[in-house]
Amino acid sequence: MSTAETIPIIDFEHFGDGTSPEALEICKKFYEACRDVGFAYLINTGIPQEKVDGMFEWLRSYHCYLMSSAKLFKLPLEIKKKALHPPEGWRHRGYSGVGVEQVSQMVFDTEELASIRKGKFPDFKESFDMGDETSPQRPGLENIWLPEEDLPGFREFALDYCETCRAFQMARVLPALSIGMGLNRNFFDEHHKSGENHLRLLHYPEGPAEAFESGEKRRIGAHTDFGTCTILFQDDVGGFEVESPSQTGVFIPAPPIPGAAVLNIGDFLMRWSNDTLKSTLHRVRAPPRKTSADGTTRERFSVPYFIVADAKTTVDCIPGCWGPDKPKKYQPINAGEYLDMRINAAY
Ligand SMILES: O=C(O)CCC(=O)C(=O)O
Ligand SMILES: [Fe+2]
Repeated sequence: MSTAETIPIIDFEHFGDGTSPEALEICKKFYEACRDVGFAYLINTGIPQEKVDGMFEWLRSYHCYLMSSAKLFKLPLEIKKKALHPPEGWRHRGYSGVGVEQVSQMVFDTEELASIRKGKFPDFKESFDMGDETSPQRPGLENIWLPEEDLPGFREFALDYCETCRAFQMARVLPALSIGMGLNRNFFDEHHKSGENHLRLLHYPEGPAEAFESGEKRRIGAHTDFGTCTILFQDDVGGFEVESPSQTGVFIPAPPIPGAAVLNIGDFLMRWSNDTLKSTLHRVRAPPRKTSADGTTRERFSVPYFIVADAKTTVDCIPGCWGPDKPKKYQPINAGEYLDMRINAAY
């Protein structure tokens, strides 16, 4: 099965306010993709391409014939460390250097986590994590910024980018999911009031191709996302893979499509829907070596925006998703506690 058949492309252009017959068709297709694959490419999201391109510009160095300036990940380590991520995993804000974080999938035992870290090389990536500041931040989750003079304008740009993604979430993503599931279009709104979403800026440095091929280095291990759903933009390097809907343990490429975001369902929607919607495993590998390559795997940048339910929310099976012939598969959980538990396991 080719990727094009496996991960549907959903066009939001004619979504409008979500009430027209065309909009209802979009909701239906979106829902089916989330149910059958857990992933969809989204086009015409309304997130301006200049903002997405601008976000990537902030991550790399900038060169033109008159000047060259270091952007976020190209700054010297001592500067990046001025915004260092706190030692507690759940306080997921600020800069984490290469090798600090190791993503795992539902392993919470301290000894087992330590042996995963010992046995394998941690994810070969560095990241900068931040949240929306339009509503009060959860104590302990306040943003950690670089001093303005070290990257002037970055904070303002990144916060505006978050707001743009949040507007897409509230106007289109959550209504389309609710309508597709046969719920009131505002069903999920009350659980996403405080905007505790999380923007993650990721840099996977370059390295010798053999190190990636032998498994000595890896980019990000297979995992599901913890929250409601994720909107991801990736650069043109490739390497992103999604577990096949029909074959457990088999991963298929989800290559970048210019202008498209990748949306995936996270654990909250899987639990809310009693497994009707899929929180699918995904990972990032080094892209296949090109014949002309000089033995170096290109660096890669990506920007996931995690839509998460408010920390106080109880995530429990939605009425209609369970009954005598379909018992509840999951116990109710507190959203904040679940997120903290999963993120703590990565640090
Ligand atoms: O880098 C990517 O493209 C995906 C990252 C990812 O899956 C994550 O951070 O949860
Ligand atoms: Fe992910």
